[in-house]
Amino acid sequence: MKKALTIAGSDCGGGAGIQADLKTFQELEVYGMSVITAVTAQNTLGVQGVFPLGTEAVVRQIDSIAEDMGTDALKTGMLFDSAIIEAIAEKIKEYHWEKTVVDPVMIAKGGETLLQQEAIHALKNKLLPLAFIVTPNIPEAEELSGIKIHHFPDMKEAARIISDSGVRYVMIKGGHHENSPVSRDLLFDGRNFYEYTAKRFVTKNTHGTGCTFSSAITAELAKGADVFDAVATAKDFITAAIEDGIQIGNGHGPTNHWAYRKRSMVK
Ligand SMILES: Nc1ncnc2c1ncn2[C@@H]1O[C@H](COP(=O)(O)OP(=O)(O)OP(=O)(O)O)[C@@H](O)[C@H]1O
Ligand SMILES: Cc1ncc(COP(=O)(O)O)c(N)n1
Repeated sequence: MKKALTIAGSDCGGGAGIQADLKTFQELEVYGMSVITAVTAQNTLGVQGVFPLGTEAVVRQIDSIAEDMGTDALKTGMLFDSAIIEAIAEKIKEYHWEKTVVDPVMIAKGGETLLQQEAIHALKNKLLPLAFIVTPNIPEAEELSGIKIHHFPDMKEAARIISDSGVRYVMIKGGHHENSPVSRDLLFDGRNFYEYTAKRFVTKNTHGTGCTFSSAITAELAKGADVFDAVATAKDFITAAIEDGIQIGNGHGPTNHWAYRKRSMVK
């Protein structure tokens, strides 16, 4: 069985972070492993507390996995600060991990900080040069590129700038374009642009969409898919999960990780 690793924060509410990643790995039939960078107290209403674990705890978890089990692909999510990012970058180099998906998680839906401002430099200069693909949403792409994104052509310009960091593929997610009838994502391979478009659903149950999307890409890469097929499957997976979103809690409910497999069983 192929293996996938997530290095991210814990969301006790189960909709985002490590919990969303492991559910996605399971649904896409890869063996899931996790390295926790921070514990959050969180629910559908927002983030009530952030408790980082520190670099030693992160490094020891990575070593435990690498020295025994290894992984076929990995993703990073909430990394909290530059010390954790630098430690992870060293380990990715040491273990020659090539299929690294970086979801540059910065701010939660409710506006709470999940990545310290001082860490953005390390993310760009230490982690992105080692990454296979980076999956920013629009505000994250603005932060990484230094330009404002108002329209689709701006996404292309941002992708070009981010690509200069050395990352192989840049996938900018269009989920934050709320007045559009479609959710239109853009992949850039350093030369050409590829669009992934699906229906956009009007729903407040979108907690964990970014985490789920990047872990679906990771699972498919672990199984040997090329980047284009991995992104296409991840897009189908997240679209189904949003369409069948779950009404749990009083705020932004989670997506439904079971929806994609349920549909393929019905077909
Ligand atoms: N309402 C929606 N309907 C359909 N697809 C959506 C919707 N919102 C987001 N998506 C898709 O979900 C995926 C994740 O994108 P999004 O921009 O939401 O990530 P994110 O901002 O990192 O997540 P979050 O907003 O939860 O932090 C993308 O493929 C995006 O196009
Ligand atoms: C621990 C943790 N990690 C990431 C997110 C962002 O979630 P999303 O997938 O919605 O961008 C979150 N809210 N909590």
